[in-house]
Amino acid sequence: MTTDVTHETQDAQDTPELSGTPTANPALLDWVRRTARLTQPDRVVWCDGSQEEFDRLTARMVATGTLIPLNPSKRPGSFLARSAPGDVARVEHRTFIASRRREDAGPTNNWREPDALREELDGVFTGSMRGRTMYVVPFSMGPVGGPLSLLGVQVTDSPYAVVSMRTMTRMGNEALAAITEGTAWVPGVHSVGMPLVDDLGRTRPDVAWPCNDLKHVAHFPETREIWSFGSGYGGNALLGKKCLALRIASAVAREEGWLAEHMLLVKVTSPQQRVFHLAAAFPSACGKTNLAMMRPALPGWRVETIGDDIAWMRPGPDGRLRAINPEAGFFGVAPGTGWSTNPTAMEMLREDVIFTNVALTDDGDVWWEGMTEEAPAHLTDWRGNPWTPDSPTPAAHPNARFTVAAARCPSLAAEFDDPEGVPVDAILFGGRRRTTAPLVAQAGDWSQGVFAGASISSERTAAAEGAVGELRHDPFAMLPFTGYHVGDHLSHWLSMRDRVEHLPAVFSVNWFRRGEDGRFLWPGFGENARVLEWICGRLEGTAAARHTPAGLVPAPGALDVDGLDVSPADLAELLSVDAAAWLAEADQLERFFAPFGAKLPAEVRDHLALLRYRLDPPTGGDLSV
Ligand SMILES: Nc1nc2c(ncn2[C@@H]2O[C@H](COP(=O)(O)OP(=O)(O)OP(=O)(O)O)[C@@H](O)[C@H]2O)c(=O)[nH]1
Ligand SMILES: O=C([O-])CC(=O)C(=O)O
Ligand SMILES: [Mn+2]
Repeated sequence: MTTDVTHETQDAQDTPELSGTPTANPALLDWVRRTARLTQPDRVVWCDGSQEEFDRLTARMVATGTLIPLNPSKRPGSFLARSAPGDVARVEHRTFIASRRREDAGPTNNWREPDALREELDGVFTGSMRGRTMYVVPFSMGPVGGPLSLLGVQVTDSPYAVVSMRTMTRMGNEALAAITEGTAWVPGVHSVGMPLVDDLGRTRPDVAWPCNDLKHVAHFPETREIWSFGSGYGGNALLGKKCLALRIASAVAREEGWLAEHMLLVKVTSPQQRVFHLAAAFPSACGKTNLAMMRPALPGWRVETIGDDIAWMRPGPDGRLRAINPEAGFFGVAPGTGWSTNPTAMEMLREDVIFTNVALTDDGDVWWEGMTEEAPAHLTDWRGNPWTPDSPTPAAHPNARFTVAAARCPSLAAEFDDPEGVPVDAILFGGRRRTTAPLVAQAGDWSQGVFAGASISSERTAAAEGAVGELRHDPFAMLPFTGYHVGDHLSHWLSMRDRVEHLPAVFSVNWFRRGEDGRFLWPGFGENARVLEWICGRLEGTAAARHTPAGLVPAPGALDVDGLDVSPADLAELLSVDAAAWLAEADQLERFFAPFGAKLPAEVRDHLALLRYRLDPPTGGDLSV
């Protein structure tokens, strides 16, 4: 706070953000002025979302080394960004939920007392934008003005965040025009936390990827505010995404009776032209983008993309749960995306893409593990070092990402822009499990479905800091994203029963089961259409099922495996529910639920008891309960 006085005086005399501002909203102007006073940027620029603005910013970032333009004859309109090596993923241990009462954040969030956190943030943000430009980025999550949409404004000193927000949200003048006096909007302050001028007025040169070792990703759900410091990485820096559309929106949704979830959204059309809308929650880097863009291996089936990461679902006037994708682009995992796994994404990535932390080919194109079967003989890796197939480290960072507009997606559904959303017929829950979880199982009813969502566990991926491969519980794939108590989240899911007349059916899926030799038992990707076919058959009442303690699985012969290279033994394993493994699962779940205390819904506890009963019935017990 040392230089506050000087800067306040300067600000009062010369308030650049007030001259020629494109809004007259006093609350917005006041917030921008206060933020500029705190962070002390050299200048304030209001973003309009235009192509000219995008071109200007990308040209500047090319000049400063933040972006490397790719060869226009290979990848037109596209760029490569290389982050600092320590700024490659979400930072869950530095992600905070500040609520007045600790129990409102719950045992799975890092709780902070709001006043104390505010004071801490005031300290770190003081002067944090010195020598930089503060961009004001108005945006809408969901179609501007739509009944399911929310407005936000991010200020940021990162031009990378600005151009990414333009791709990922409806950003610019139209959103700003909607933020009139009295309209609700979520403010978000973002700084990479590397001022170019220090307290003594000494300047230092900029770097290609400015960031700070100390990071804060802070949320105030009660006052609906976001403060993010120290990182330029997407999940931490594009505040419309995880911060607003999941952590803040989940808290808003709980208050208002809807759901903000970590889910893909697709329209599935059967060969008989029957249309189904599915939402699916899988943890980070567990297959949402791939399923959302799937090219079905079964003839006659069609999957069209509505969303790949976030779904907002509200009870509609028609008694259905209606969902939108609040985003306008895709921030997807690059490694593993190839012509054989996700050809739709490969087409989508032909032009106008910002790649982050992938490898660069010698002819100015990009490459990552899984793009082609064979790696090029020579590359520049994500850190900027020479790389050959003999190198001990991967060429692309495992959490390397692409940022691309939804409009580029060849499988985009016409309903993508529908402000009213689509009616959800089925919800899928899944995780990355080498054992235990069957390929697919249907929950008996909504209540058992909520238990299935609450029970998701998955092997950790590179999308967040931490040990990759370790199994962790991730209820509703929302562990890092629910802005309130995880137990209240379960109760809220149960309460949808009272708000939605025609609830979606609920299924659990697992594409990642492995044999003892370590290979995947299920081919996945386009072949997952076979599972979708069974799911749609269940919705229509035509597909046969068999009871297991973990739910209804395809009856023998009910899953179409025609022409598939899966042995009968592997198939049996994929659809098996092993009592010993599931009893161990039940024990783990009980331990995971213990800290929820009184917030664990009794119904969820009952389902756990019922699961054990079914797995290990007292003599004469009825397995088909
Ligand atoms: N074996 C197998 N791997 C899959 C399948 N679907 C996706 N994957 C792999 O899962 C990884 C990431 O999947 P994505 O679809 O990008 O993950 P996401 O859920 O959209 O992740 P976030 O963007 O982090 O929320 C990639 O390495 C894929 O190759 C599948 O059906 N089978
Ligand atoms: O936000 C990110 O960094 C990417 C993402 O979708 C996730 O981690 O689930
Ligand atoms: Mn995600």
